[in-house]
Amino acid sequence: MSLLDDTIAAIAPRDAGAERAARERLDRMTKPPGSLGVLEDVAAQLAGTAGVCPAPLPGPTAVAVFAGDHGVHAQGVTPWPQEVTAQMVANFAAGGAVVNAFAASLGADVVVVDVGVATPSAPAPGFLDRNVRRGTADLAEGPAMTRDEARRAVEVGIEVARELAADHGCLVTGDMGITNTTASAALICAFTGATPDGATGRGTGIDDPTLARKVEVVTRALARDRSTDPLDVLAELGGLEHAALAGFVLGAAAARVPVVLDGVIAGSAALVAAALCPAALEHAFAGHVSAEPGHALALRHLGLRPLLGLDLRLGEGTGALLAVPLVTAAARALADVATFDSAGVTEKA
Ligand SMILES: O=C(O)c1ccc[n+]([C@@H]2O[C@H](COP(=O)([O-])O)[C@@H](O)[C@H]2O)c1
Ligand SMILES: Cc1cc2nc[nH]c2cc1C
Repeated sequence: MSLLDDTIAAIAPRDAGAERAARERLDRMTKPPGSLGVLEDVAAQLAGTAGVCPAPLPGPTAVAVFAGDHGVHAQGVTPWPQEVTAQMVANFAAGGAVVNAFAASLGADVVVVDVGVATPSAPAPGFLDRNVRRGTADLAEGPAMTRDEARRAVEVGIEVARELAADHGCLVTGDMGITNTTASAALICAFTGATPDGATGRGTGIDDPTLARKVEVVTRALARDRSTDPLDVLAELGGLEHAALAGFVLGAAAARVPVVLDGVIAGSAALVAAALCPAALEHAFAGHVSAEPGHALALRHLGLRPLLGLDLRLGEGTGALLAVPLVTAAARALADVATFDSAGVTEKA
């Protein structure tokens, strides 16, 4: 069996007993039942993933930023030059990006993974060279990559999740790839049935003629015949970082470590993971909903409720990192808060 097959076979649903115990404890805690709203679902989910109530606090935290380039850049769907991907990889490794600032504010580790960048990066602490291919082919003209490349990139994500899960209790998705919102929109349309018009947005910020071109590119890619096998869809329309992110979600679920998803790139990759193994998404949180319209469509399809909505559209893992304190607070409340019995507080009549 391959690493991908082994990983899928190792993924189990959340533990219903631990989750029930968490719901019962949440109702006995010194607060009106249900008053922590969505955080009660977060606490119960953490217990279900850990298989024990209360769940251990979900830390330390690591964000993995998967980077890749895209042949569809040739279609003029983003104003940014492709070399910005490699330049930002160097910036992440040097600690100079927003993801580094947000990670520092949490004490989280940052790992940068070249899974598909067009130009190689110099070795640096926290940088992993796991390049599968130096950028995808143009998805407007034909398959973005081969099925074998897609599988290898998925397995990079699984391996990184496994390595990080050995000494981290909370994993966070990050991405970097100029043009990757085009591939994200195409994946979202393929997996959810959304229209290119509804799923395609302005990415880093594009004008109306560029947006019209982007919608046309996504429409053209979707018009090709393709198999419905999730790996084939990924190979046809996705990016190498999408593939690695799908693997990262699977790897975290197999290790029973909660994973917090970032924006539209992670959301579209999570659709691939869910198609390969629906139970994997039981261990995931949607950190936020981004301004890119396809993201909300992907989350709705996955049945994930975003913890934050701040109109972010940066990527890198930034929105997901901002949600980590909410996940930690939910876990700490479940573990620490007294019950009506233990605190001698009278329950409602
Ligand atoms: O996370 C998001 O939802 C998100 C939304 C818009 C843009 N981005 C980031 O912007 C880059 C892709 O934008 P674009 O316009 O070149 O497709 C890529 O590096 C992403 O991390 C990220
Ligand atoms: C500068 C820059 C930083 C980014 N971080 C994630 N995507 C990005 C896109 C650009 C263009």
